[in-house]
Amino acid sequence: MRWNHGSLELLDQTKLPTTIEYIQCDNYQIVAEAIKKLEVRGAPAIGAAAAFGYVLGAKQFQSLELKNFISRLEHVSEELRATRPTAVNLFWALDRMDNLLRQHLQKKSSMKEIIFSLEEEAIRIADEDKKVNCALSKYGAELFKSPMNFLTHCNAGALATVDMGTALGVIRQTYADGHVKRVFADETRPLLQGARLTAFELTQDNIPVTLISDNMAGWVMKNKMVDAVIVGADRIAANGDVANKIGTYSVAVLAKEHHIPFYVAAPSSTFDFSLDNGEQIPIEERNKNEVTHVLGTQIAPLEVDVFNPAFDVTPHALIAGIITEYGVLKEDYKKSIQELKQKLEK
Ligand SMILES: CSC[C@@H](O)[C@@H](O)C(=O)COP(=O)(O)O
Repeated sequence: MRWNHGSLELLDQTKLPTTIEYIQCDNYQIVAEAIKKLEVRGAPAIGAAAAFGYVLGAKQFQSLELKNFISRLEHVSEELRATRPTAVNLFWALDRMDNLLRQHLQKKSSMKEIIFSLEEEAIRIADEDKKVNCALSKYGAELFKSPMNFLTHCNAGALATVDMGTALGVIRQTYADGHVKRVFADETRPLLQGARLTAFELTQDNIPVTLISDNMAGWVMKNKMVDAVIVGADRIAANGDVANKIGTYSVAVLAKEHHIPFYVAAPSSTFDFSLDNGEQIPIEERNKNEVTHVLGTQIAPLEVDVFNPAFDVTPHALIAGIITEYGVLKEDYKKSIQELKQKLEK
């Protein structure tokens, strides 16, 4: 994503890999729609996009009286929050924007100062994401000191973040260190983020990648073709349970059965310290069309009943480590996540 003097440019991820098309967001409504439609997707990316959406909203209403400006901006924040429920980075970024606004109101800052400062904060959120991903990628790469075959699910790459990626960031760094033999990318039904986006990113970077359909993961593991699994996350509870793209849980169970370490890579902004465990994570359910159709082509009777959860929760007991910008967290997750929280509060 690119912020160009008051306009947010998003690469339309629904069109990849066949078409490279950018969406110009000149108002917050376009950003909200882009998040809902998954034109921008991936937990850190939607957090940063929402922060820029907030700035666009502030600019749209700057001609109003301060009281009306504030109430419109509260509405902007609510609308952006209502776009997707699971990735906590969205709420984390909007909390930062709301808190900053509150501080300015206490200080009785001028409208100009408020808008300038909100824009700075959104830029900071985006810049921090790049740095954080580089840091966690380095920690992750230290885990893999000999040439490895990886498997990943969904897309936790540069497209899902501001840059570099989380799970793919670790893979990129490990590849740069000479320790990636091959990456197996699950296609990731229903919306094919693995086939369309992960396969795209890795081929662009010349990292050896083999695309498999989701139901092949077990067989690939059984045939000793995978040494480690690494995925991203949308929300991590205080006990280390991880919500990520639907299908992640199945991959984690398969990895356990085949004695393959299963890692999660995520920035600290993906932790929800307020939730004791993964059962409390809200799981988005999406339109049935996503399952009855593939890329617009109908593959099932339209009247069939469909269940379409966009995410699942992997219990912490299946996770070998959670790679963050502060290092790799391991069991006891409750303790290591509590320590992370304290570090962030300092
Ligand atoms: C670094 S992105 C991590 C997660 O957000 C990613 O794995 C994922 O599940 C994205 O889901 P999506 O529905 O495509 O937004």
